[in-house]
Amino acid sequence: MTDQLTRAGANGAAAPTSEAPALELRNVNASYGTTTVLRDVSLSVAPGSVTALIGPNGAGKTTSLRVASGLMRPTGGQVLVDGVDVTRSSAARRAKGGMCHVPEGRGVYRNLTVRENLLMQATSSSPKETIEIAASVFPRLGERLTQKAGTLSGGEQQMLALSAAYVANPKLVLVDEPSLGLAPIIVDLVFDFLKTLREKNVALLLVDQYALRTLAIADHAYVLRRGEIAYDGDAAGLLQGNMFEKYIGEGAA
Ligand SMILES: Nc1ncnc2c1ncn2[C@@H]1O[C@H](COP(=O)(O)OP(=O)(O)OP(=O)(O)O)[C@@H](O)[C@H]1O
Repeated sequence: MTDQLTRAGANGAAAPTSEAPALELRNVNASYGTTTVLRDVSLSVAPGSVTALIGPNGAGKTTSLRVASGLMRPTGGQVLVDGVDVTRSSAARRAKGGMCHVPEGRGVYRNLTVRENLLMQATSSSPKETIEIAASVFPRLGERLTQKAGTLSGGEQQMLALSAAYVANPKLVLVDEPSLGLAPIIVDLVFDFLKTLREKNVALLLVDQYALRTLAIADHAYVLRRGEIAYDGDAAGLLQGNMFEKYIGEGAA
């Protein structure tokens, strides 16, 4: 990650090592008011790997991503990026350090054009390069550069939100329900994009309702139930025997 996070290490936290996970939640607790929704959650994402976070509605998946990206402070435990404790770092600082959180619900600036949205997301100083990169992964965006993001279809807005995970050149990407509410053909595009990220060796923590498709591209998986980790193991392990039915349920396929 950038020198900002490295400096956090120099401020007393453990020094980063090349062996360290790209992301680690260590014994995290989180609450909304007096309601505790995460209990002693520990998970990690290895560098360049895809980790699935699966669980029923209300299990705490979105909350886990919000804690990871700094949008929410845990009431206990730690968040580490590349082995550096960032629990007290702001979301903006974590983003500058190479973390990209694509939240549920299409995080785009509706009154800005597609081009303006892309340039806001980008780290490249070359607008031409940014636009070319985005258009290469989502050609449809390249055809709509001057259109206001708020007037894009739901699928196009999701493509625009996801393109941040590419043009910002992050090392670590957290994606929350990217296929929610999309037509099947657009869901295919979304998963193709996630596979592209995987090929780029980005560390990816993925929450998605399509458990089977999510597990198919994941190396490691966690199942959250009522705010606690119920499964921690190989993604492939959840597809063996009756493991899927046991941990996820047939209806979630
Ligand atoms: N802002 C909030 N205030 C109070 N409770 C909240 C808030 N956001 C979430 N919760 C509660 O926290 C619990 C975990 O929610 P979270 O959104 O993290 O679950 P999830 O696994 O992502 O669910 P889903 O699959 O339905 O999106 C739920 O019981 C939810 O009602």
